[in-house]
Amino acid sequence: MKVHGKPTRAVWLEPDACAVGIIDQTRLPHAFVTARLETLDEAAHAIRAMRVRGAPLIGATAAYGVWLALRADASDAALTRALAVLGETRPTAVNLHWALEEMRRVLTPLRPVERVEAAKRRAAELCDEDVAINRALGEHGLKLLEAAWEKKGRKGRLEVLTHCNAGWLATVDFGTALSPIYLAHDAGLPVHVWVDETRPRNQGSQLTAWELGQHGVPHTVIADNVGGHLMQHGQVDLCIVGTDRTTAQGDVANKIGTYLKALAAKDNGVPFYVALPSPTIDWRLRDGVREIPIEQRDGSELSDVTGRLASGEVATVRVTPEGSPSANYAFDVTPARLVTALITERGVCPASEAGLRSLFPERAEVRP
Ligand SMILES: CSC[C@H]1O[C@H](OP(=O)(O)O)[C@H](O)[C@@H]1O
Repeated sequence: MKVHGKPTRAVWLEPDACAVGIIDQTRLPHAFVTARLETLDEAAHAIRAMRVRGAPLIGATAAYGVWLALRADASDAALTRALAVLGETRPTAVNLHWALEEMRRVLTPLRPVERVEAAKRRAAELCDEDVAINRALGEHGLKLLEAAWEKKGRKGRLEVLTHCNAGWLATVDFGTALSPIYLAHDAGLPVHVWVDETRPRNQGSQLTAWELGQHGVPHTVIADNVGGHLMQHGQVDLCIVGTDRTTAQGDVANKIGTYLKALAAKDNGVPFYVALPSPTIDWRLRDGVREIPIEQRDGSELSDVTGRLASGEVATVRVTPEGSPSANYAFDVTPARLVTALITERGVCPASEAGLRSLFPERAEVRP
């Protein structure tokens, strides 16, 4: 997407071809800061510390992280170590593990001298594939938004609620849940977005709000607990969220709080859509609540809040009592029964094994 009028991706190969460029998302919205990753450890830290985050972007950055590692040492041992170090950065987003498996598949058979160029090429391909997937997903999602606007009689605004950040900052470009919203806005549809702040890392209030503001999409930041009230009072026409891992039967892991939004949507008859690029499908799993690993992060992300003082200085303050521990679960799982439909790059389908098979018949026979 454009930042200050310049087309920008969330990760890129630096012009000197010696490093990977990223937007340091821990600095947004108060500062737009880019950074160079030059080593495996810098790439791993960027993912772990959420300087880059979002399932597709984590996968793309990890793929480039393998390239950075092989630039220093392209031996079998170095490749094995790179895959292990990057694989341990975050557990829930399956895109990380899918991208690393893809790099393993491509690089293992090669001679070390061939691996560096092959790794750079495959990482770049994965980035371009992500962008193409997100564009296609956006087109399919746009049809749902247009249908909702027609159903509403084309009156007022199309009120969409989203949780966390599944915009272009969560991917290489265009985003997943926000992709149809951008297309709808650009097509002149009067869409308005209720942006869940998404405690504790505030990906909604700090990243989604920033993205939508940059693109001129009307939006309102709300506390995480407001969505149910808005749905009860007819102020939400549909919900659309991203996902970090969706099982073969349509159970959806996404940022903590998504499940509660889906319950409120079900109770109020509000359509609840999940933007699902196919690399985020884990075909090996079925029961998401039981099988998807849920990341637990440091409690300081809950007890401390970072923001800008009146002086303009950015500071971090503690908001909980010194003696109170914090539990920081980063994801939850929304059972397929609460999902109205899955929006993929191949079309929209029910959140079910049959639904996913209908769009991905080549995966029908994949079993653990
Ligand atoms: C398009 S994936 C976006 C997905 O990733 C976010 O998690 P995190 O910010 O912790 O990486 C969140 O679950 C979003 O829905």
